[in-house]
Amino acid sequence: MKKEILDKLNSTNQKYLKNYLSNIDIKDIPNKLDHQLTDMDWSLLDLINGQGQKRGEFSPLGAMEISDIEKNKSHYKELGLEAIRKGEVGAILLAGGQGTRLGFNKAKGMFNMGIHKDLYIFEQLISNLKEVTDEAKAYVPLYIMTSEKNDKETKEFFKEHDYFGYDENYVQFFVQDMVPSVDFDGNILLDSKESLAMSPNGNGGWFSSMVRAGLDKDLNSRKIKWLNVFAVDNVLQRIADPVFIGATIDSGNECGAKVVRKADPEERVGALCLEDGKPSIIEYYELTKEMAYSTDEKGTLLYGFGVILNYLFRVDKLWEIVDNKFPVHVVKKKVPYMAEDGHLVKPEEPNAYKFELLILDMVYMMDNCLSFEVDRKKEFAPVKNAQGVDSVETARELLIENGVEL
Ligand SMILES: CC(=O)N[C@H]1[C@@H](OP(=O)(O)OP(=O)(O)OC[C@H]2O[C@@H](n3ccc(=O)[nH]c3=O)[C@H](O)[C@@H]2O)O[C@H](CO)[C@@H](O)[C@@H]1O
Repeated sequence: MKKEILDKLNSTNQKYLKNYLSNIDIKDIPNKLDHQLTDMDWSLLDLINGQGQKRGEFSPLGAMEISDIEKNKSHYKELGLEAIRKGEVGAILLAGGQGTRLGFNKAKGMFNMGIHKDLYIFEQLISNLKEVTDEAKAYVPLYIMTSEKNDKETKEFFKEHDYFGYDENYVQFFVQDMVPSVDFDGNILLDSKESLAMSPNGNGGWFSSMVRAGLDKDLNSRKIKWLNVFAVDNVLQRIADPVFIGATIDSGNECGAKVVRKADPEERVGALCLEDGKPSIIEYYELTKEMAYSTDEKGTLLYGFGVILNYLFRVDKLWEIVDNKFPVHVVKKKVPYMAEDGHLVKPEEPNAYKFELLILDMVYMMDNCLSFEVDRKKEFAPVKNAQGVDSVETARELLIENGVEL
C-alpha cells in the first residue's frame, strides 16, 4: 500500500484502519496497536497468506433427530412458549449481507418472491414469526442487523409496509461494522479520494455490533436470556420456534443449532461436528471429499447434518465471548474501487480480498451445542442464487408446498 494514498485518507479512516488492524488476530506482530501505517500492507499480506486458519481434530456429532423430538414435542413446546411469554427470548435477523449471488442490488429481504401477488422475503419472515407470537400471545423483540449499505432502505421498507403487522415497538435496527478490502497484492482499495472501499464484516460480528449500538441495554432491561439468530435468506425459517427453544433449555446446552440432513454429501452448507471435542462447524469448502463421503456402518453420512443458520445462544455466554478475538476469514469478492486515474471501476470478476468474521466461530466458542434436526422440506428454502440450486424458483416451490400463497 502506498503511503501517499494512506496520507490522503481522512483521520477518521486512518483511525478506523488502525483500530481494525489492531483487532486482527495475527501472531508475531509486535505492538500491533502502535505500528506505523506503513507497516500495514505487510500485516495484511501476512493475514492473506495465512488464509487457512489452523483447525483442530474433527469428529462427527450426532443430532437430536426428528423422531426423538416428536416424542417430547409438547413438553419442549410448553417450555419454549413459557420462555417467550416471560419475555426471555429475542430474535436477531442477519440482514447485512449484500446478496450479490442473487443479482439483486437492494437489501435481500426486499426481494419479491410473489408470482400473483407481492410477497417480500421480509414479509414472509415476519409472517413466520407471527405464527409463534400469536400462539404465545406475546411479542418477541426483533433486532435487525443491517449494513451501512442497506440500513436506510431496510428501515424505510419496514416503515412503508407498517412492519408487516408486527408491533414496531418490538423492532429495532442496528448497523454492522464495515471493514476495508484489499486487492490481491495487499493494497487497500479506496472508493473515493477520501474513503476506503468498505464491505460488511461478515455475520460473526453481530453481537459486538449490537453492543456497540447500545442495544445491550435493551437486552438487559427486557431481561432477555436467549437470542435466536437467523439468516434473511431462508423463507421457511421458523423463528423463535418454541420446540427448539424448549429442547435447548431442557438439554442444558449453552446454544442450539438447527440442522437438516444434507441433500447430498457436497451440499453447500456447513456441517455441525466436533473440533477437539467442542461444537464446531466446518464449511463445505473446508470439508475434504473423504470426510464429506465418510459413513458409519449403516451407510449414514458422518458429517451429514448441515446448519441452516438458525442458532439459539444463551445471552450470558455471549457476554463471556464478546471480547474474544475471532479468526478472520479471507474471501475473494468483487469490490468496486477507484483507479489511479480517479475513475470508479466496477469489476466483473473477483478483484479483492474481504475479511469476514463468521457466526460459526461463535459456536466453537461455546462449550456445548444442541444439534436439533428439522425437516428440510418444512424449514429450509434458501434463496441464494438467481437460478438453479437454492434459487428463487426452488424456494417458491417449497413455499407453495407449505401452503403459502404467492
Ligand atoms: C458463515 C455462515 O454462517 N455460513 C452459513 C450460510 O452460508 P452462506 O454462504 O449463505 O452465508 P452468507 O455469507 O451468504 O450469509 C448468511 C447470512 O448472513 C448475513 N450476513 C452475511 C454477511 C454479512 O456481512 N452480514 C450479514 O448479515 C446474510 O444477510 C445472510 O442472512 O448459510 C448456510 C445455510 O443456508 C449455512 O450452512 C452456512 O454455514
